[in-house]
Amino acid sequence: MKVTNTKIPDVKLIEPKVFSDERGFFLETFQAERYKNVLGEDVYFVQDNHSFSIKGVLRGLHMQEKNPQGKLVRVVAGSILDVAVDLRPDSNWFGQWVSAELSEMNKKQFWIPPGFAHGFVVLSESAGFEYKCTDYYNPSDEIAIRWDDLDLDINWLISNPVVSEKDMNAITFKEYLRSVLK
Ligand SMILES: Cc1cn([C@H]2C[C@H](O)[C@@H](COP(=O)(O)OP(=O)(O)O[C@H]3O[C@@H](C)C(=O)[C@@H](O)[C@H]3O)O2)c(=O)[nH]c1=O
Repeated sequence: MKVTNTKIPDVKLIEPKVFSDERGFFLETFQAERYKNVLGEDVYFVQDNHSFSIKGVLRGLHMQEKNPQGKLVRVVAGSILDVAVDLRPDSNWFGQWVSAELSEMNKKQFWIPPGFAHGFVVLSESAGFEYKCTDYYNPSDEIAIRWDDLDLDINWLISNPVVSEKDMNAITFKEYLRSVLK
């Protein structure tokens, strides 16, 4: 597999080795021994998720504050733009974001360590999205930051996305900063 550091080096783009033949293809999407060299020794996944969304759906930006989740994400159908915003207080890249296009065709994975807000938008007619998490879902610990925050200024590639009510009522990055500085 090929691993590329993004501008925020702890966020990695992983291209698993794909074995294609006349039947179709095969790839390993996780293998503990090999992935520990990329993600770090202490990364341990406890939950797998799968969501399906139609074109223009944007989910995010989400993170759990006290029990942050590292996420190894991939697309099983269609294509999306995946975005990670660095909210690790001690990071040199605090407040910066990176993105990657993940698709059924390119089979890329994105590794987003704990401490990042995460979101994605569906670019194709629909998309199936699967991800492994290093901590359990805990809705009382979850915060949502506005996808269209002016300070973060994320290039989502599309305008007027379909968002959930929770994401419509998300806080701004400035409000988030005020809440952590309290
Ligand atoms: C995320 C999640 C949701 N749910 C339930 C709660 C709710 O009734 C329904 C839909 O939840 P949400 O609207 O929060 O789903 P969604 O907007 O897809 O939330 C996800 O967005 C992406 C960007 C992430 O990074 C994920 O960590 C997660 O926050 O599923 C679980 O039971 N377990 C989970 O782990």
